Amino acid sequence: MSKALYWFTQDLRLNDNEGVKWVAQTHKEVAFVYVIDPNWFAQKNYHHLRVGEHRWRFICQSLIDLNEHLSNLGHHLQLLVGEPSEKITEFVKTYSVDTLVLAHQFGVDEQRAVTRISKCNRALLIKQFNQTTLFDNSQISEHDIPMKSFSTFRNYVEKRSLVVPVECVFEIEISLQRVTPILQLASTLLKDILSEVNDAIVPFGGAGLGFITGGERDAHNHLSTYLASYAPSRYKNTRNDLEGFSKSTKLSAYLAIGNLSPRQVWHAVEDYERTTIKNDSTYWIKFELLWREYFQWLLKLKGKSFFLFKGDGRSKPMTSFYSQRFAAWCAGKTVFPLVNACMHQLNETGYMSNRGRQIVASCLVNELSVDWRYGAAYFQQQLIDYDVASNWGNWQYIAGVGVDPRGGRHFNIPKQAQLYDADGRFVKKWQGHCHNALAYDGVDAADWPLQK
Ligand SMILES: Cc1cc2nc3c(=O)[nH]c(=O)nc-3n(C[C@H](O)[C@H](O)[C@H](O)COP(=O)(O)OP(=O)(O)OC[C@H]3O[C@@H](n4cnc5c(N)ncnc54)[C@H](O)[C@@H]3O)c2cc1C
Repeated sequence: MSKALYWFTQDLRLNDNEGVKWVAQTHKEVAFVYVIDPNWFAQKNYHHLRVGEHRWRFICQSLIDLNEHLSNLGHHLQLLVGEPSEKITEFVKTYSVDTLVLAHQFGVDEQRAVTRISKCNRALLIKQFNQTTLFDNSQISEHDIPMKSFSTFRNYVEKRSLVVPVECVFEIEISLQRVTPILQLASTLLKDILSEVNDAIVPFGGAGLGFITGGERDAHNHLSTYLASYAPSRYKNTRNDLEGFSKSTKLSAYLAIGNLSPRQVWHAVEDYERTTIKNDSTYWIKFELLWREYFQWLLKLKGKSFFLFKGDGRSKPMTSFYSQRFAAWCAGKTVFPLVNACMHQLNETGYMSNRGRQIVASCLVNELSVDWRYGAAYFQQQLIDYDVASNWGNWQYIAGVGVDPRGGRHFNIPKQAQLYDADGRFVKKWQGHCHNALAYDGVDAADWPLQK
């Protein structure tokens, strides 16, 4: 085989990247590309963007870092802008590429794009590698793991001692020297294209607070700093706190974009257990990685129903779309100070703690009776760590439309405030007390706006 195209998607890294290793071992020439789809920035997802400002900043940082890494090895990252299947097909035809390599992605749109590419390029070999999950396709299908609930999944994995494959190790430098770039481009081109994209199609100017920086290097720095501390040994007691950088791992954004693989994190935690301390907290970090894993495979299994109003349920939830309630929730102007504070934190930083996410999601569905999909879409736009499986899976779980037979989750907001913000410091910091909070309904029974 001669010419390969490596399409980076949710695996913006070179280490623990089986696809890159395989290309380097099997091909003579390679091009590395990333596709920016202008549709990300159109308000087509329940009136929201698919990629918002926090995540876009994080993606750009990751692309620049990856390009620098590749440039040091005699290659570069090329940006294509347009509908992904069209852009990849065009590239394949223009440069007579025989093999397309990418990470296996479980999102419905992502799978459709690969199917379209395959239909348009019958002779093209498409190789996909499991590098966004802990387990391989073969492990999951061979064991036929039960997915009825997270507990059945976790029990199966733990009882059968399913082994998380070791990191894929290879000498990146030596491997990439064996292959030549299909195209020679200036390494500065990537930054030029990013700034053109920013001018032409990105609808926001600001970049939000730099809560963390994207890129493989920063991801490894963050992981090793975290694991050099005692924070992991206290994780179980602190992970639900609403605020505090070391209270939880803060690895989600790196995992979502693939600056780190879940396998790297899993094995790093096991190293910590061997060398520093092994306790309930270190187990619990792996437990949470299994939650992530569960949602990934559940999305693969469920496909489109992951996004349906009634999900897996028999009947539709008793919620609807109330524009004013939803707008108040998004802007953090509800009558619930704790919810407002969490939403202000999300809007400003792109991050919210897991407990915060559960509380605001429960509020939208249970207190405000709003269709959960609008909340999921707003999170998709705002979260720096948006991940299709974790986001839509958690929302389904809280709305009670997922596979879990126990129904939804309703959080008692005053009780949560008492438990997690007894001194009111979090609400004060994020200005949760809202003097112009919108009442539940801005319309009367006949749908006419209420006069103030
Ligand atoms: C409504 C809702 C939406 C969410 N949307 C996302 C999302 O888009 N992307 C995302 O990565 N997480 C999402 N989560 C899960 C969770 O809130 C975040 O992963 C977590 O808060 C990230 O912070 P951390 O890295 O410090 O997590 P930690 O507590 O340190 O957990 C370690 C890792 O485990 C994984 N993880 C932890 N909790 C969960 C969970 N409940 N479900 C799936 N994976 C988990 C994450 O990869 C995380 O980085 C959502 C949760 C809720 C309730």
